[in-house]
Amino acid sequence: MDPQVLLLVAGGALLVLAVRRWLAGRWLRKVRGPPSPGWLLGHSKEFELNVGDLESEYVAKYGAVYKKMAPLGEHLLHVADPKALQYMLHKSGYHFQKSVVSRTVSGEITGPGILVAQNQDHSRQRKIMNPAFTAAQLRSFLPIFRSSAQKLSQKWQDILQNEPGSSKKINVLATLTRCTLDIIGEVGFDVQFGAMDEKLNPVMEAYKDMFADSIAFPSTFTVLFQRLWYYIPTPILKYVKYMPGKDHARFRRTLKIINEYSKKLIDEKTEAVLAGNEKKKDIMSILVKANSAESQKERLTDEEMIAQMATFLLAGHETTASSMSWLLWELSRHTEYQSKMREEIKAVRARVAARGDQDFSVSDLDSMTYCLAAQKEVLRLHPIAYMTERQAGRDDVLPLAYPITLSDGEVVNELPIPKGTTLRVSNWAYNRLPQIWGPDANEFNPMRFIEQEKMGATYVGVTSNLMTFSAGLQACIGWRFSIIEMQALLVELIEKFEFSIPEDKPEIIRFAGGLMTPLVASEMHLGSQMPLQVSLVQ
Ligand code: HEM
Repeated sequence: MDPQVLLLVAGGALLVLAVRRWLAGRWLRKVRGPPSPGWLLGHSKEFELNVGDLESEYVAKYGAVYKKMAPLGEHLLHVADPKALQYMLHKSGYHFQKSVVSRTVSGEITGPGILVAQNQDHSRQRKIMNPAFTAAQLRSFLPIFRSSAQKLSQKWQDILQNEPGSSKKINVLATLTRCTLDIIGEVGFDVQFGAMDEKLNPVMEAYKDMFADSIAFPSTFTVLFQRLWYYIPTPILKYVKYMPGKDHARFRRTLKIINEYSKKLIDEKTEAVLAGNEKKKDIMSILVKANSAESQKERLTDEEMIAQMATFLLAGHETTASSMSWLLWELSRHTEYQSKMREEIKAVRARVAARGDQDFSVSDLDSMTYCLAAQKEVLRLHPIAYMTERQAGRDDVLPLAYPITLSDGEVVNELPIPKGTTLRVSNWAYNRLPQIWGPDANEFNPMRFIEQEKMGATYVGVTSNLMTFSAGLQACIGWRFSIIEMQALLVELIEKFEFSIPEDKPEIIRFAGGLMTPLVASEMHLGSQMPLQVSLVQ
């Protein structure tokens, strides 16, 4: 073909593409949001001391769907609207995938596991993992949850020298993190990590403050470089993990330790299953068994199996420990509610003793209305995974429960978005929407879960209409695990101890370090902590 004609055809095609892209994005351009500080970095360097402060301000000003700017002039849609979330996460199947950045970073931390998988690959992995997370299976772990909780409470009783009325300031997050690591070790892999016994533990050392060390405060280079990931084909993006830089080095080091540890364990379990003598009921053993029953085509590869183990370690302990520490903090600020819970536990304890049992069953825990309500309320107010990212896989239209006003004054109850749009699922903002939770949405009020039967017309989330564990096909697989684990811990701790705010009233901030972790404002350099005054119950 004549080179001039070729040039003309190519130019025409590019023009058509540009016009199509411009037309597809015309609605998005009209969505309101805070003014961008600049084209190069957008809002990526916007700083908030406390997670959610700006998010709440923007949602109040612009609505449950608003826009921020990503680097290089790209739009970022923040979504807290229930109908839009239900559509994105439930109804549209896999059309809204985890974003390129979240999958690439998860891949660096865990390998090619469920946090990274997409489409059929994700559904294949999830199907094999599901048998380990059924309600019956997780309820059977209660005795392990309880004995770990009792071990934790013994540690604190020792610190308080078993003297009724004695009281000390304790960083509750530190012991809770060790406790939940021991739990995931035993329940997840049938391994005793001994973290509560202060044993040197390679797994604990590998994960310690990993997010705060690597993800918090990204450099300008990282921010810009990550934006370019959206234009790099996936097979090339895999090599990002070999880049220099403190975050990549930290991820490589962590994954190497976890992989070596996991491989040995999985090999032992696989051998036992193949020999037909695997009776263990830990999550990994169930997973190995479920995997060996699958066809060769569907089966998880060795690399994927190892990645699931890294995923459970990563997702399965700090999450619950942080949530528990927020729970004890709120109860320290609301001691009258804490007393109500103690009374409730006492009454159920009497019932358990009367029937001749040693400890609470799952139904006993489920009958503790005040305790359950406090747990739900804290999961609502303090969703430690406060934001997740998705990317539109096709041109789409988001339905809205709460209409928004565009920059030209038009009010719309649906929003067309072009393929490739990055959307931020705002678990934080959804959990605090006054339209759903009422005018006291920002207050700690567990009674809302007792007095109100149903909140909001459109239900999202996996439990109690909360977005804390996300929703739909890629929602947290471990939500029930966490809920039972927290119940077991909470009941033990409230039965034995009273919690209050220490006399020096440390200012606790919600730090955005991958997860929302508590930090003391005057001691940020010490990393995550939650100091509370702990006393033995009189
Ligand atoms: C309070 C505790 C927890 C919270 C708040 C939490 C929250 C979440 C959230 C929001 C997601 C969705 C992430 C996304 O969409 O990008 C998620 C996914 C996941 N969580 Fe949790 N999680 C918790 C505990 C656990 C536990 C205990 C386990 C395992 C034992 C676990 C395993 C997972 C896994 C495997 C996924 C990926 C699911 C998939 O992609 O299909 N989580 N979690």
